Amino acid sequence: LQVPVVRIPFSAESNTLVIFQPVVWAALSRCLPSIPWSSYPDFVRFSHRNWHFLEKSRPTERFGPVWVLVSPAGISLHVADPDAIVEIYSRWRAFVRPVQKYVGMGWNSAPNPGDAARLGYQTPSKITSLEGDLRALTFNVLSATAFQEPRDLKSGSPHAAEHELAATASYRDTLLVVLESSILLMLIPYRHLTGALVPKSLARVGRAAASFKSILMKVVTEETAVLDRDSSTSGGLLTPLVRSLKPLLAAANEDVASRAKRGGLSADEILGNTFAINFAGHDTILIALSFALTLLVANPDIQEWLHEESVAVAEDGDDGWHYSAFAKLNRCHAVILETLRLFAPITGLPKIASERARELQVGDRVIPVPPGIGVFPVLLGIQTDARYWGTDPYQWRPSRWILNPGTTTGDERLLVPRKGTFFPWSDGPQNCVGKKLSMVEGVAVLARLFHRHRLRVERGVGETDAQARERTRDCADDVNYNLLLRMNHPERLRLVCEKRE
Ligand code: HEM
Repeated sequence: LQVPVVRIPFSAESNTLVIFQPVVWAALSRCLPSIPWSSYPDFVRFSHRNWHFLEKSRPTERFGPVWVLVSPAGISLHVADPDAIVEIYSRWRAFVRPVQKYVGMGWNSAPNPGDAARLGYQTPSKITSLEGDLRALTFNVLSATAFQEPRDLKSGSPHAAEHELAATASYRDTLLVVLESSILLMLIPYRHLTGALVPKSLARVGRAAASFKSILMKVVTEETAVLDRDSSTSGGLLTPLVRSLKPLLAAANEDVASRAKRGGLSADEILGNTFAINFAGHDTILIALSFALTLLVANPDIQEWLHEESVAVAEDGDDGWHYSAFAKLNRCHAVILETLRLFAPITGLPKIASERARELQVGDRVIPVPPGIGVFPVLLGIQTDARYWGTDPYQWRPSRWILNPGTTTGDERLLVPRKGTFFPWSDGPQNCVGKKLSMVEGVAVLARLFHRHRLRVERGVGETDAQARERTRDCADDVNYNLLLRMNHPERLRLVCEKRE
């Protein structure tokens, strides 16, 4: 290929490495605490599961915009050139996903900013677990917007109020168990989680999945009836899935092969999709918000900056938040975007070259691409490249996203980065279907939270405010990649949410 080559003795995906690596690295950093990351040899550094975060744009500086990583798992072309990355994402039939993923879905609904933030901190309080609170918040948003409650569980139904409340609570409990156990349910079909010999905790998951399926079938029947009357109904995230199921219901006796050919979905496949949506859409936004709030705690001046904007945008108090506010909250956008630039929850977006790939243009070179090799747009590498992000690309500085920074927030505009230099939701036709939802949710939470509140970290014994903030910043930087980029010890921070006077 005539490009720089880095060889590593293990594949980063190897199960042994996944299990032993954290232990080995913890032991290494205890025994050799003063050895800087950059002095380890390449074969050690690039074997680390989290090398994307630890290396940032350094591999591009050392090897150029295209280089190869060779491991026992295969050869992977790493690309850090914006135009080449745009080409990889747009030629999605040539550069395909390495695993058979979930079916693509339409997406056209987004929550009202108020809906999301109403679920946030109501009163000044100590936050025992930021992640726990954010999990509750993101679950509520997802269940309220994506998995809408069945019609007869909503208020206004002819059922008695008490029965209605109980039914709604059980629907939400069921959904919570199903969503929380989505990985388990992807591995073990729920049918195998019943029976006398199954441990209680697993049987609970099996029961919840079975009950969720029957609720789902009810929704499907109702949605199908509504779609029959009015096909323009937008509904929640399930509606596109139901649309896909509709022809299937019409041809109930059709065999599996011809159904697959036509592209319809079975109820089990829809159930599978709901797990995929949770996996793709729940933890990602939770992680993004968790990093954003932690970084805001470390930077109280940026909390003030957000507060200024939120006061300017809020028209008439707490109840005056409408979807139209979303476009005006540039600083809130900036905080989410800047967080995703440095702490993208998904740092690895690998593709495999198909027969159609053959070659890739990188700058003025044409690189031959043999079928079967991995092709890896280096997300964090390019999102921290000084050529596109200025002289302080490793620094979390939301104001870099604001054009015309002024005294009045109304004059500010949001930066649109050059194509191929910012893609935390991936790019091209196969990008994330939840991009808009996650932006609306993130912006809504920030605007509502900092409108009336401040967040701070509790000081440790003998610690100054500045030291406590530095500890907070270090906590955000202490991360690892376990399916997604996560903080290692978020529980070490005790946060306090205070109401402004
Ligand atoms: C900050 C938040 C989020 C980030 C950074 C993110 C990022 C991503 C990325 C990188 C992909 C992979 C695309 C590919 O394979 O090329 C993806 C796919 C996906 N995301 Fe998100 N996502 C976020 C939030 C959400 C939300 C809120 C939802 C839904 C409620 C969602 C649903 C999905 C789904 C269903 C897919 C698979 C799309 C397909 O297969 O066509 N994501 N996301």
